[in-house]
Amino acid sequence: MSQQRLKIEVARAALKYVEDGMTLGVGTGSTVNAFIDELASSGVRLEAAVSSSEETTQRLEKIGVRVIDLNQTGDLELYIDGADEVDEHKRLIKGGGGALTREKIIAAASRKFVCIVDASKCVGVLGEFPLPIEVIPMARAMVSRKLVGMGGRPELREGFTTDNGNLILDVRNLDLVDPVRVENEINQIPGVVTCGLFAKRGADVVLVATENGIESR
Ligand SMILES: O=C(CO)[C@H](O)[C@H](O)COP(=O)(O)O
Repeated sequence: MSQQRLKIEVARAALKYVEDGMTLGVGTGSTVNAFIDELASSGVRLEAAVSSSEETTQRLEKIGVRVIDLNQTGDLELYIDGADEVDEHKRLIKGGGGALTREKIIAAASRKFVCIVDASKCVGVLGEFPLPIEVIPMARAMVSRKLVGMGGRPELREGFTTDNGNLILDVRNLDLVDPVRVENEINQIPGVVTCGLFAKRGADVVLVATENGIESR
């Protein structure tokens, strides 16, 4: 099965968590785009959505979903998003699409986070995928030095600015055997807006599309 087909299958599986009248948190990326396409043809009528990126907002509005600001609503019942890596404890690396800050905010505001991935995203230990970190521009060099001090190899994502006007450092070579500790440590560096580790607040449910069907973790 093609990777795109797997994304469509897992996107469809996520629909069973979505109910009429919900205000839904919606992430960013190609798997989420497949989810939005499936939502469009599902007949489900959302009350509204809270979106994690400009791209997702445009796609949601195109299918007739009203997108509201998180400040206009209380906690969300459900958040649907993809990930770049998932471990067996449902801890994640996110931010490949650069939307990690809004994604982390919406995850924190949601009672249930359903993460949708294909099997290629599942790993034993996080860290094969370079860890995205959103950084305030004036702190770029200083944060990079601190990350080097932690054993990392940061690289500026060239030509990319986040929806919040910041930069992304993609960091290789960090030891992520204890991702909660590393998430805490990186969050302490002044100038770091968000670290792409979703370890303290990982997913509640991970739906994995495999060649043999959907696995729920
Ligand atoms: O964190 C993300 C965006 O910031 C995405 O969830 C992640 O990059 C996965 O994207 P895709 O579904 O395209 O593989």
